[in-house]
Amino acid sequence: MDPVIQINQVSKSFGKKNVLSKIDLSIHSGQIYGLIGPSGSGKTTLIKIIVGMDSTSTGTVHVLNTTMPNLNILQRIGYMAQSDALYPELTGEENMVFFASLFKLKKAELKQRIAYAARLVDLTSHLSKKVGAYSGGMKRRLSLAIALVHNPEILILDEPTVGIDPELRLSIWNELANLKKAGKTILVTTHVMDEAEKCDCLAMVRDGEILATGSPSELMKMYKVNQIEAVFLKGSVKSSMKNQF
Ligand SMILES: Nc1ncnc2c1ncn2[C@@H]1O[C@H](COP(=O)(O)OP(=O)(O)OP(=O)(O)O)[C@@H](O)[C@H]1O
Repeated sequence: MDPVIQINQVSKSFGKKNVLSKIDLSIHSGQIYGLIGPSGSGKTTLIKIIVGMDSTSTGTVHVLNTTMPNLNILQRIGYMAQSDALYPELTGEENMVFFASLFKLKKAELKQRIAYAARLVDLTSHLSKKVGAYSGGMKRRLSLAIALVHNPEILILDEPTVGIDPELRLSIWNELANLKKAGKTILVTTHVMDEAEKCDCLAMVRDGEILATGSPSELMKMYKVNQIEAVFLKGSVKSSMKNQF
């Protein structure tokens, strides 16, 4: 089966600054795929290119066999950005209705999807409050609910659990596992190592390059360590680890 997300030789520069260099990545249906790497390594830039919010300098991105950027494919992607883009003057529910209205949902389905997504992130009892009065964690949770509301086939989540307490984080990851079982493909960036361990496959990003890819256990074997945090730290050491593998 063709990969759901296929990235070929993608490079990106901002002015003279080279942020991504010749990235190749294949993400298959039903995978939870994690991007890990130090701050500033290029994870968000790569994600923005995948969803079509940014262009490549060179190289191509295909999502569901379609060259990106492509507006029609956005119907099939749930994207949660690193910073919340919400309307503070609207309530949580109004925000969800607004974003859901960008997609073709029937009224009954919309109601049911909003209820499901709000329940998932534990915001049901806060839906009638204005978002301006939400805490940072509540805003993250609402952004996640919005990414899910139109029942997309692909979820692309940029640090989805920042500012969310451990209990809710666990329940969100349990739900991501359920979504995966239901056949969804999930791409996630994280700095949280126990989340990285829950991914089927990880790509270690460093200085705009992919140092290594593999399952968490493959990466631990590759780096000869027994914790994924040690993989992350080894990958963060500024040396050309890439040459060693
Ligand atoms: N629009 C832009 N103009 C210029 N430089 C940019 C722009 N967007 C990102 N960068 C630079 O690209 C590099 C990669 O940034 P990016 O946000 O992709 O990293 P990241 O791995 O997602 O970091 P973090 O984990 O902190 O979110 C950084 O040096 C950043 O300053």
